[in-house]
Amino acid sequence: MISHLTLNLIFILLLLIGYLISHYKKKYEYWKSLGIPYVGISGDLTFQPKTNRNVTIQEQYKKLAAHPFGGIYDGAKPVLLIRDPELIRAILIKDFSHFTDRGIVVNEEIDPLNAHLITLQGQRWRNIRIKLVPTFSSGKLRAMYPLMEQCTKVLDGYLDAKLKSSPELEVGDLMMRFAADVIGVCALGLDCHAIADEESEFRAAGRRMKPLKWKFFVRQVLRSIHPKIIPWLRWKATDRKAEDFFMGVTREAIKHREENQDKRTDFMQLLINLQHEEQKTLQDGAEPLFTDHVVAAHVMIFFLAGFETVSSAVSSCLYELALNPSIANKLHAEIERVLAAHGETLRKYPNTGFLKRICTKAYEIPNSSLLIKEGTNVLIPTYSLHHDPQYFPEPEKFDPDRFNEENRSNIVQGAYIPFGDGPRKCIAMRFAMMEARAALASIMRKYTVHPTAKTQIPLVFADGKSGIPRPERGIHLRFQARGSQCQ
Ligand code: HEM
Repeated sequence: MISHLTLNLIFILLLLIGYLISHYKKKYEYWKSLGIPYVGISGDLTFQPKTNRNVTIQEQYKKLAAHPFGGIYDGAKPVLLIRDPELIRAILIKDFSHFTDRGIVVNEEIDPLNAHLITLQGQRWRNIRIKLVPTFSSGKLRAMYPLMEQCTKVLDGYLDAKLKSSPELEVGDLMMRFAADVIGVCALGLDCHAIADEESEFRAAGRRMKPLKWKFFVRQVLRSIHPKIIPWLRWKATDRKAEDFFMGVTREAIKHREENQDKRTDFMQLLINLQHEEQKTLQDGAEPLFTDHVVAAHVMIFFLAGFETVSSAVSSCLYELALNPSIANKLHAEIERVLAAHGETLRKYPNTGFLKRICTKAYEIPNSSLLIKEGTNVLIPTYSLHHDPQYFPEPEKFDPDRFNEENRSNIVQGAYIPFGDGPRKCIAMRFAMMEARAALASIMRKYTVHPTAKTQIPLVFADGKSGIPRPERGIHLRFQARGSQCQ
């Protein structure tokens, strides 16, 4: 006999299943109800656990090939995928006032260090962005160059010593350590010793910040049932140990500078000065902008944004040069071509495979009858555009000539956006380009690089959800000193 309790449980379960079916049915009818082309539940970005997110977006991009934009779903959330470069430029630049935010929801009480430029919204983002832009002014970049060069010398010494024992190495991790040293010394005034010390605390903290696949999936599913479940569960998005580490580093740096009357001109000092100025002028009852948490959140995001992006750009470029010796030879002959090779690498392997915006003010799509409602998520598929043969013929071919002086002006505006565009584009674009080129020039001046038995061809990217290309098995290359015989 089935007990009363079991019957009640079955009844509750059936009710729950009934609720979920009608809840999801309604959600997945959103784009259909607006009468715009869409890819339904089968293409939901969250429920494609086996593939890299850039590849999944590219599949939806191809399915919507006949349209300038179309609807897709991400964990049952409707997202408008924009395909047309002209419309992309309108959203990012001309009509920015309708799309000022990325729509990333942060609970500052639970995740205080997640409140930074990438996630902040509206007027608070604007106020902080204006104050932080001077970090990468031309004068500051000039002052940073000698520090960056110092890091390339450490890299050079490390390679010399390392390659004596074996000519092969995994460049992805090494480049992350190089980028950690550069961002540490240039922006934060910290010696991370990440190249010299493979187990440096900074490198470890960076590793801890990568979200675990299963956690990301469960969060997306819970969010698709109800957006308030996660704040209600008080589930942190950032790793507590990494958070404590960055909070500690910030407090120590501030204390050290105050005790030693150390007045540098880097990003860390800019943050400290902003905090001091604000404390002096803050009116009674007014909310401060630069709290300790906001300062630490920016130390953390500059460190994280600074080390994985640049390292990926440099290691992917070295990978292509190892596979294309004729291009590498030309590059050696004319180091200026580093610029073109770097541009082409950012096309083939954009560090951020897609851009996000949220509609912050209702928007009528030009030349269409669609009115995007406030709160609609918008996705700009950088990776798909960079791999679309319409804009880049033979997109899988590594061809730096696309970016030489003659051809660069033929690139369709809005179809090449490795750093985003408009008022929310990468704040550190010029710094990142300078750093990647310094590292490439320093390595290619002395070495030629070759694939090894361990090199994965073509590169396969891990099942990342962030859009950052992380090669599944790293990038293994053999280094050969220029002028020496091939072994
Ligand atoms: C090759 C290196 C890099 C690439 C390709 C890259 C790319 C990007 C992209 C695509 C965005 C989004 C832009 C948009 O939504 O329109 C972005 C934003 C951002 N990046 Fe970078 N980035 C790089 C390096 C860096 C570095 C070195 C830092 C810090 C030192 C940094 C800090 C930021 C910040 C703070 C934002 C948010 C800007 C805002 O919303 O106001 N990035 N980056």
